Amino acid sequence: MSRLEVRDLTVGYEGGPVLHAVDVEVPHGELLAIVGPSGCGKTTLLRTIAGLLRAQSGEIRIGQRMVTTHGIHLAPEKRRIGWVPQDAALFPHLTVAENVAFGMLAGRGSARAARRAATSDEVRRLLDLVDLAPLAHRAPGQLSGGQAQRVALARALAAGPELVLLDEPFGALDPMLRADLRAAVRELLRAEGVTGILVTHDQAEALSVADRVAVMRGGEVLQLGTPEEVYRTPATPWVAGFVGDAVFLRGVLHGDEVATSIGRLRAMPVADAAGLAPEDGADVTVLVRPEELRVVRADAASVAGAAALDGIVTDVEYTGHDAMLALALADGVSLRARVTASEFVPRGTEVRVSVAGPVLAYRPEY
Ligand SMILES: Nc1ncnc2c1ncn2[C@@H]1O[C@H](COP(=O)(O)OP(=O)(O)OP(=O)(O)O)[C@@H](O)[C@H]1O
Repeated sequence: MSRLEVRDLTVGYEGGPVLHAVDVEVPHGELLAIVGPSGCGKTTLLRTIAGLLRAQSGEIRIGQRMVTTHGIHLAPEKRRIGWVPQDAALFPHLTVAENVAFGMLAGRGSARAARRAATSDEVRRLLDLVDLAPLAHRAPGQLSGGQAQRVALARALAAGPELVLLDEPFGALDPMLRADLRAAVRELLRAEGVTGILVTHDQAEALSVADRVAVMRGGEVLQLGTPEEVYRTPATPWVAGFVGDAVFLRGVLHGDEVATSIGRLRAMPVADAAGLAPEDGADVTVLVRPEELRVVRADAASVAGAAALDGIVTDVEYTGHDAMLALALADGVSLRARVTASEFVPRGTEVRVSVAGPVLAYRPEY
């Protein structure tokens, strides 16, 4: 079993610590996506797990093996980790099959050994897995970006790793290819029973492909949960805004309701990292997802249930399956609402706006 456990990991460069007491767990066979703003430490975390950087303190365990702990730093080539970089980084003087074979030799190989191993059943099996058997004899320079990334993935899997680290592997690809390749990666890791970590700048990609998502900021993991947990119950308003579109309102908590500029809404208070939930009567920051706003034409039947406000559609971003409406409410509040194609209303329409379902209420300083 190749579960990954990172405990209390602190890592830095000459300028000081970059990761601060990071905890991450990835159960065997799962794919964890790491998201966070540029410079938050995602690559530093991957490089430390791979053994390319030394930790200042903390532990890293892969399966049963402690690979990093006080006084222990297992060499990268002994960690049984596969690495898929952003640019594939294939050896230009080796063919596709030889590149994969080189991976199988786990860093101990030479170009000659790779050439010998290139005709092995295992290399053929891996090329079949990534759908590249017909291109086995091509040079890397004759591959498309997506094909090169598939070779890099096969090469990473070739040594039978316990863990595969993917650092922005789809970054340079166009959106269609990106979607295809991430589905292929997900399938392959599952089929091979390999645990994976994927660093991505694309929040939607993280939510759609991973079993769990870790959201990092400033060298800390703010939340690690299933895509649904991270999106539906974000740990902080910042996490909410980072993983998806969010509308924030000021409010005052009254029992299971919150009084806001768009009326009284059913509310669920969220505790902060110290376990403190907002108290009754306290000012709160209210999170509403744009798809939780209901928008109907003002001249249509009244909105059932919750209180509704009058407003006007000031702009429309149409995406086919849905649309984002910019709304100006009568009392000066601006909101963004996501509606499905069947609820679509054009710019300039007078509407009534209400909120479906309970909203989350956070302590405002959080
Ligand atoms: N070799 C290095 N020496 C000194 N500082 C470094 C080094 N590599 C990275 N850093 C710093 O460490 C911090 C984290 O960098 P890291 O590359 O881990 O971030 P990241 O989240 O992967 O960023 P990005 O999304 O832009 O790739 C940044 O402030 C960066 O400037």
